[in-house]
Amino acid sequence: MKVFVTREIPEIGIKMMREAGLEVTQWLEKRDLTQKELIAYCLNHDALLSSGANKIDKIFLHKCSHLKVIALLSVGYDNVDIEEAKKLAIPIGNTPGVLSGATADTAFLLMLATSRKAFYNHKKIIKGEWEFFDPIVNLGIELSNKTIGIFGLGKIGYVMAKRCVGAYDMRVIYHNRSHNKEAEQKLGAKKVSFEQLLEQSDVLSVHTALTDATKGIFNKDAFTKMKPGSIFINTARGAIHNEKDLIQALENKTIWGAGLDVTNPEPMLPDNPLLNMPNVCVLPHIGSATIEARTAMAKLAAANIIAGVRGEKLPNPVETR
Ligand SMILES: NC(=O)C1=CN([C@@H]2O[C@H](COP(=O)(O)OP(=O)(O)OC[C@H]3O[C@@H](n4cnc5c(N)ncnc54)[C@H](O)[C@@H]3O)[C@@H](O)[C@H]2O)C=CC1
Ligand SMILES: O=C(O)C(=O)CO
Repeated sequence: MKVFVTREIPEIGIKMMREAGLEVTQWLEKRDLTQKELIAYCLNHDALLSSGANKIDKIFLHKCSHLKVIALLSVGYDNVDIEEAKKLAIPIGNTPGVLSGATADTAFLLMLATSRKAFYNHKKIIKGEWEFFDPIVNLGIELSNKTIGIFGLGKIGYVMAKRCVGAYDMRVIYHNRSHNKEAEQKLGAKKVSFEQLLEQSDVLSVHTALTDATKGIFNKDAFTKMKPGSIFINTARGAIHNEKDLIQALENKTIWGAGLDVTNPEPMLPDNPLLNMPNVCVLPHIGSATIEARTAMAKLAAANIIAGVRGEKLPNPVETR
């Protein structure tokens, strides 16, 4: 059995698959494969371990319906047509849980950095523009006892909420499709409507999947309902916010600041106005980029591949909720 891997991944994953008797081919170039290239490789393989933004759409799935399993090196699966994969009986696996701490840390980092204009001031030092102490310049906002609003209180959202309570005694409100009993009991979190989340959050952090329901949900209308002193954080997917509306909301001071690990498109172009705003911090989608998380993700993905090629139930099948 042959597995195609679309990126260099932590060696442990490759080792596990080879020890299970699989022949592994890795794409080592530092660019995403085109769909044509991906299909061509997959036609000669039995399984696909996909990292990055490769579109696993209807066209791909029909051309590669022989695949015994597709394992994603991510928890997000918005690049995959899950319904079509189900119809074709191709099992799809992902890597939930093991990256929740790392991704929540990134959201927390962005929240804190944005609240103190950290990236902007760092850039000024590099440009030789160190500003002398001025009592009314460069003022940030403090987070203690403020309200953190979580949009999508699943695995990552829960860890972010926990960090915010532990570090700053923040009050937690959340909007989710269902109640999160653990967050309610342990963190005193309160489930609110989407409108209330917008109106009451001092920091609003996005942790849902990108779906038809969440695409562009943070638009002009939503930003207008947020507090003027609030911070918008997105570590989920860039298409959940409308970038033009976000820029306008920041320029008009409808909201105070924004921290983004995800943009639309990725990569963000260097002339994007967001990159020059004092109250904005942007990272290049490094949410899960820790040694620990990526190692665990490689292990989960490899375990999904091994089970899939053997015709066994995947240990971590994508669960659409
Ligand atoms: N920046 C990065 O590197 C990373 C980004 N992510 C993104 O974070 C997302 C969340 O990951 P997890 O917390 O593991 O997923 P999860 O499935 O545990 O949590 C998502 C939560 O959002 C809720 N939800 C979904 N649609 C909703 C809607 N329309 N309205 C309200 N709530 C809704 C779900 O009920 C669930 O509780 C992933 O889908 C992925 O896109 C994940 C890992 C790393
Ligand atoms: O897991 C995901 O969904 C990511 O975006 C990268 O880890």
